[in-house]
Amino acid sequence: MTSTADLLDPSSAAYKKARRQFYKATKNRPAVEQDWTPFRTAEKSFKARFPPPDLSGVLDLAQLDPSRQKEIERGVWKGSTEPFPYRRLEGCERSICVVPAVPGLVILPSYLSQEEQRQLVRWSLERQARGPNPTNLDIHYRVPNEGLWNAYIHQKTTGEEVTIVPKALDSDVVEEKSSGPRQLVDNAPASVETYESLAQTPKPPPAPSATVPPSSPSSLLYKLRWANIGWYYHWGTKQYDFSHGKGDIDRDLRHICKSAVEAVKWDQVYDATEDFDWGEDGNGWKDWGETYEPDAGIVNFYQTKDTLMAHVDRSEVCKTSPLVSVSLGNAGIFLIGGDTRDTEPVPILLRSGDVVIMSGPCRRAYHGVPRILEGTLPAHLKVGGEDWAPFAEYLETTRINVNVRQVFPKGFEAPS
Ligand SMILES: O=C(O)CCC(=O)C(=O)O
Ligand SMILES: [Fe+2]
Repeated sequence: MTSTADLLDPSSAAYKKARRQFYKATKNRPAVEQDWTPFRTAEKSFKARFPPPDLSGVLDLAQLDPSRQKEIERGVWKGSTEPFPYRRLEGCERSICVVPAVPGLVILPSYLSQEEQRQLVRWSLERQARGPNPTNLDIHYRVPNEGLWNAYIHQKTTGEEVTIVPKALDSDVVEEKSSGPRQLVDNAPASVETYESLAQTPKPPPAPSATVPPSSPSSLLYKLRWANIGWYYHWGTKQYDFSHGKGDIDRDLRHICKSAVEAVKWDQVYDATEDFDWGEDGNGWKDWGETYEPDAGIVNFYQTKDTLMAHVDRSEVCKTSPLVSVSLGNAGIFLIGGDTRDTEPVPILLRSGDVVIMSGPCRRAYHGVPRILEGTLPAHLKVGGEDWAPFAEYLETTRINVNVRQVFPKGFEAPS
């Protein structure tokens, strides 16, 4: 197998082969299209298999942490410790950084311990990616009650054949064959005023695909893409579906999010943005000690070729309260810009255990993940206790992101 180091070395045979293939495939195509926005141009450059992306402009704060040097060396991919201006908050117990170009963005590198990372990986697969929490696979398959991961482990340990059948086999409605590109849903930003109309928008269940074949847990595992946390998110309308009631937020996850928000000295984050209008979110950061309460989110599962395109998370009624995002497994490149795709985004290398908080002015900024960096799984996730082996094997090609939001102001009573 070709190693990451070979692919990054212009004198290696693997690099030269990739270059030949690239020139053949792109003979008449310009490297940058005229009509690409700055965000799109950045996405394209990090996504590219050839030339391998240049990470010298990517902020990589783990490099400042002496305990992570081995992890970085082994993973080969490296960013920079000074690609663009950023500032370290003073007097915090943890290393916490802000980027002046993206007000409200906070980075907490190495926030989770190795043990906390393993626990959160376990929780994501064993307990969150299963009923009653919807996952992307539930739309198309009758996933057993125990959830996909537990079915997979069951099959692995007993050798029993398990087949997961498509829902379309006994469903009255199936997905229509789509022609042309996927329809984009442009959802209205949520707010207290629009709550009523959001609640009344019909939210039909998504139709199962008529073409997916019966599959084994071990093959479906690599197609797991997301699991819902808390309030149910309806992908068809990009709105929360309040009719299902409020899903639980795991106690430990809530604690991680709340303690990350408490660890930040917000007066320093917001000292240069005094004139920001917090709108219906009142005093903003000054009240987060009392008002911040995570109530929804998503676990994203990425395989190394997956990407997450530029988007804004604007379905939450709370427009400014912290969104806490935890990275696990392989590293990824996170881009975050401004109100439109015309703002050039800053690239940040997120490694396992790093936490990012999007708050205030950048809570509705465009962001995305154009690249998962293959081969960057840290050693502490390759080995663990006795039953860690299946997690290690799955993580070898995976990045997990736990993305937690606040939909409603604390104490908000939905009008009935
Ligand atoms: O994977 C990430 O780091 C970001 C995920 C994200 O933006 C989302 O789930 O909305
Ligand atoms: Fe997002």
